[in-house]
Amino acid sequence: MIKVNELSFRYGERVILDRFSYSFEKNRFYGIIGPNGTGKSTLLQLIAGVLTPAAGSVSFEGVPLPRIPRKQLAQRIAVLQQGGLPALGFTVREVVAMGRYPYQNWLGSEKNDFEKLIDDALQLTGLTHLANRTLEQLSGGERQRAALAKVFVQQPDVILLDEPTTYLDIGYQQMIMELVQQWQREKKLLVVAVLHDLNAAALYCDELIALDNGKLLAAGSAKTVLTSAHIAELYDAHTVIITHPEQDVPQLLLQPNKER
Ligand SMILES: Nc1ncnc2c1ncn2[C@@H]1O[C@H](COP(=O)(O)OP(=O)(O)OP(=O)(O)O)[C@@H](O)[C@H]1O
Repeated sequence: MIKVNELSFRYGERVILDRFSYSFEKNRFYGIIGPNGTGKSTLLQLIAGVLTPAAGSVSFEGVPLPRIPRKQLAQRIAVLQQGGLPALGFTVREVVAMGRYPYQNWLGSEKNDFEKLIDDALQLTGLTHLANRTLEQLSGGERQRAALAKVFVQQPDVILLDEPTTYLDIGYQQMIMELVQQWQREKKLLVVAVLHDLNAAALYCDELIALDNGKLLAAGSAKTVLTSAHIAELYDAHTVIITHPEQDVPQLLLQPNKER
């Protein structure tokens, strides 16, 4: 569905992504993992067409991104960025309704009534009782859920998520990952999420992609990617990897390093 071919990107002289290639298929949930500053968000922004590559290309259903009109792209691809919500002052309902912008004409109206869609998204993300509160009256986790509700009402075919569980306690982390997975499967979407929580990535993603200094280190199932050797190479972290007792996926435990 989305093909990334020999993609390179630089900030000034600094190479951030180096000839990265990958094929992202419909009806699959991908997790991008890797250490801080390794180019994960940059890759997501290149896939969204927000950044322009120095070399290489991204195509969506066989069409290069620059040839797809912006509005059309916005109807098909939704992005949840870190701190991507509008300035404070808007209510939760108004923010969620902004997910419909790509479908509206210049008067700000659209043919179909989308109020029910907003109600459903608010309910799904547990925000119905907060619908009329403004953003500054919300906690970080509630704001994050509002951002996700906005993505849902956009009804995209592709969802790109940049660290969707930041600010969330484990209950809401689990809720968001399960909501995204459920939504992805029901609508047969392509989801690509940058994730720092490797255990959640192993549990909820169909495929993991490990980025190291802008290059592909490993990709495939969680069992293939989350090995002690890869974790040490990526993060310089000491871990013990066990198998989840019920899910047959790897789970990481930190191993205190007595030599440090
Ligand atoms: N606008 C910018 N100008 C210059 N350098 C930038 C800019 N944005 C990001 N960078 C640098 O590019 C590198 C890759 O950034 P990116 O945000 O893609 O990393 P990341 O893997 O998502 O990191 P993290 O896990 O910390 O969110 C970082 O070293 C960052 O400092």
